[in-house]
Amino acid sequence: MANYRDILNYFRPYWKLSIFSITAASIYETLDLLLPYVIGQILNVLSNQPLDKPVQGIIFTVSNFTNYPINQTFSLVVLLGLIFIVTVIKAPTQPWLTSWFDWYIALKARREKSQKAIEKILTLPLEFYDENNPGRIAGRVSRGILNYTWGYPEIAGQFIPKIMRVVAIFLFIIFIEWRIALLFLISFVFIFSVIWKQIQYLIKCEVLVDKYMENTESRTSEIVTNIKTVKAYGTEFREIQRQNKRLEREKNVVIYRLHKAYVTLQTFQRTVVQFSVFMILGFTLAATVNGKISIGHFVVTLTLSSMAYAELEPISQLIESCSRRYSPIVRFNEFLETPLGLDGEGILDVENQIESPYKFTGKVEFSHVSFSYDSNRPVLQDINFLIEPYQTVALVGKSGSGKSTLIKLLLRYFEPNTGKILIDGEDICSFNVNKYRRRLAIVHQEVDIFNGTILDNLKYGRPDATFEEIKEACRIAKVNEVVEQLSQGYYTVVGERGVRLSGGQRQRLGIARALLVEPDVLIFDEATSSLDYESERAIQVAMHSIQGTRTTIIIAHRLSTVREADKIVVLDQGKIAEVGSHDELLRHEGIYHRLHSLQETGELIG
Ligand SMILES: Nc1ncnc2c1ncn2[C@@H]1O[C@H](COP(=O)(O)OP(=O)(O)OP(=O)(O)O)[C@@H](O)[C@H]1O
Repeated sequence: MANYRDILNYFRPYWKLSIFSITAASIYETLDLLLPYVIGQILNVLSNQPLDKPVQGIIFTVSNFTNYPINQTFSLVVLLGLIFIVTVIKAPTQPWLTSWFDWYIALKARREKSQKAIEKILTLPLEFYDENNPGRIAGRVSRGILNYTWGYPEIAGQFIPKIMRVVAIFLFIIFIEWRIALLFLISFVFIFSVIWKQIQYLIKCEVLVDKYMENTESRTSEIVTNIKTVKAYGTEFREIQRQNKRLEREKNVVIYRLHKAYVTLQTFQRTVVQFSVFMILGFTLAATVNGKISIGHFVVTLTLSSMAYAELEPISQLIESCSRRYSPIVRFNEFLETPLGLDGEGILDVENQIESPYKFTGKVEFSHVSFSYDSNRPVLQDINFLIEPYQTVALVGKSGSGKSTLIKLLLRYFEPNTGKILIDGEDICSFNVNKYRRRLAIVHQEVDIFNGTILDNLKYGRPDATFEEIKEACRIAKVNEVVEQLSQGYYTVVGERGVRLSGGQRQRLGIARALLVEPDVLIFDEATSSLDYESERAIQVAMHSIQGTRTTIIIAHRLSTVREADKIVVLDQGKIAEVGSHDELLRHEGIYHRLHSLQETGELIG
């Protein structure tokens, strides 16, 4: 669980600059106090009351320096000069020495945090994305970064300097009359202790609200992703009701717990502040009447203490704001601390990005491989089979028999519990995962299309591919004609803001994209029943032309695709039930034969 220390770490790379800007801001805040003080001294000059020793010292020094005799006018001119220094000269320098640095640090840190978030998104294991939907992740990241960015100027540029100002006021008042300072101190300690207690409660509420908000966002994102299903089932109204319930729950916590607590806090604060100011007025007046302090000090004490109490509200608002920011920041830090998967380490190392030195013949062997996602239920048990280089092997079996899991192991998304997977005789775990994966290519059932031109999408795995190579890959994948018929050909924009492609077209584009990286092992997760006959046929022809050029593994849902495979591996409940060619397995009259008969009569196996 992330905590305050993780948040403080945010300042670490910039601690020197931070200390500089915080000190500068604190000095400027304190300089403001000189104005009422000097005005108090002016009143003393005008009412012929003695000036404070430090002020007398300044006037004396200036008099010596300029050779002017000290009189009322001279004293007033020196005091006016002091006011000029603390007001007019301070004004143009303050923003550069304070807020410029605050934002400089905040914006630099935002960039760094954003980069960390992107790195995390790219290196987290696939299973993380099975458990967390995009809306939840995006919401957590964006709120975390936003609160980090805005939090710094609030703390460094406002909160700490304001606290320093209050401390300086307290010291000023001690200098004038310690008993008034004591009263001032007691009231502040009392007010702050109540604020602190209330803030603890507010933080708890904020954490709850943040969690509720994340749940709502997550469902909204799911609705957007699954909108076709929502519409097809006509569940729009139910979804609205469900989201309304969530929003209502959120609102109730926000209004009746959070907002109420904030308003209660304000009510308390204002009442106690007014009472304290009144008490200070009474004490100061009594001290003046008794001749303990001058009229100038009476005005200064009253003005300074009003200034201090006036800071209370912004300070507590800043505490409130920081408490609001705390939860999203903590949740963002937790996201950044999510452990990487087995494959996460070194994914972003620069040396792994150079052209992969691996080159396999494509001999793949599964040797006594067993695997389970959780310890209770074995998903694959003692899998043994060999794929010779350039062979085409089909994985067949009922849904849930473990075909995709086998491929996930080959791609090293997970590691076998026991046994090994070998490529060209070497355990795949001995390779650098990044470079290893780049020798394999997979065409999923749902081919991801990025927003951009068809050309961009084709070149995704190999940006330096020549146009000729791209056209050739498209020709083999039987997608060249489709592309050429589009008005802008290869430069047609597809994806979110472009032309929509059919499932079959996307799959063929996916095959061309995979071919372009010239993989040693090509994996093809065949689409189930979503393709029309023509697309299916085109894909089969494409597959046929690839056959024999590289090791190819097909997760087959339609047995028509696997007829020509060199080897068919039939999985049943995580075990290999049969291995052989199409004809051999038909003769065997086992599971494959039964699945084949079912498909002949129009039923699917997937
Ligand atoms: N990420 C996961 N966590 C836990 N269990 C999983 C996970 N992925 C799959 N399984 C389980 O493992 C078993 C095998 O699933 P797998 O996806 O490998 O089967 P499949 O043969 O590819 O099925 P299909 O043809 O429907 O895609 C199933 O029982 C499934 O519920």
